[in-house]
Amino acid sequence: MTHDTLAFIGGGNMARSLIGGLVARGRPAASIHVAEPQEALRQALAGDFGVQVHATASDAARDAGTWVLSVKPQVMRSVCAELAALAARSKPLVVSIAAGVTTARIDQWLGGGQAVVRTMPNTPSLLGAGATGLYANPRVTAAGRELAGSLMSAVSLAAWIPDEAQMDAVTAVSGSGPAYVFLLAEAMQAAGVAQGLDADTARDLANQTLLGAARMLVETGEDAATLRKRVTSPGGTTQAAIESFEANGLRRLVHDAVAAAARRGRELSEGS
Ligand SMILES: NC(=O)c1ccc[n+]([C@@H]2O[C@H](COP(=O)([O-])OP(=O)(O)OC[C@H]3O[C@@H](n4cnc5c(N)ncnc54)[C@H](O)[C@@H]3O)[C@@H](O)[C@H]2O)c1
Ligand code: PRO
Repeated sequence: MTHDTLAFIGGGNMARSLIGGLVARGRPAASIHVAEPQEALRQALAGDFGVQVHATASDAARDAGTWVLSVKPQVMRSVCAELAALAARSKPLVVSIAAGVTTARIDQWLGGGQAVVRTMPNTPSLLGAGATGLYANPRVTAAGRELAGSLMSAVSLAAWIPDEAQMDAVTAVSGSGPAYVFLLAEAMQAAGVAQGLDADTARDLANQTLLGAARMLVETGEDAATLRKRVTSPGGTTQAAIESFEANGLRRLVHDAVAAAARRGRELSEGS
């Protein structure tokens, strides 16, 4: 067994983004095994990326030194139960990507004594542009941290989080965050159409604007407020829009939405 072999347990949306990002960045597809009960998803993963696919978790995990648990939080307990005997024998590095499932729970469900890294990646990992928070339980060695960190760094910015309780905030900001941006894109496209643009033009202008603004945020080193002020001519069009956003409580809406996501993460922890 080697840490070079990875087993994804669950081959759904987030696993697909990580696998696609890893393979695109040079990880040999043959070193990636995926357990996925849905036949169509298995075929798609094998066809698109050349990874080894299996119908059961234990078949995928058997020869892998690192397991990436990528099932829904609600099925994590039964998946861990299925893998517990193998975990006791092979002592893998366990990397979970599940929202709201603590390292203590995963360790307990796997039978105890396991090195568990809880991570929260996001789907732009598919393009190597993800953002991931990571937290390691005390069983994880320096080599294990290095391994989990390099796995996520291959496809994303990787930020170690010192306090596991903060993982719910990470989930609420960056795990769920791409969906907030996609919602904004939908709204900007619809608003462009409402102002008379055809749908294709509205989509292209809105999407490229989001891409360009995101690149300015990460590439110029300037903070968001400074960049915003440079677009906002006094008495001009942007000021009219920003005043409308502020008057309608955009900041409070975002605050409340992120708080709701973090609260849901805590509920998942308590319910599991
Ligand atoms: N989608 C995201 O943007 C995102 C981001 C960060 C973290 N996550 C986390 O990733 C996990 C998966 O989310 P998703 O959105 O990819 O969900 P998903 O439903 O697309 O994928 C989960 C997959 O697990 C499979 N599965 C179910 N039982 C299984 C078993 N016993 N063995 C192996 N596979 C099994 C399902 O068939 C499904 O394809 C969740 O815990 C979620 O919190 C998701
Ligand atoms: N998708 C998962 C969810 O919605 C976790 C973060 C992104 O629960």
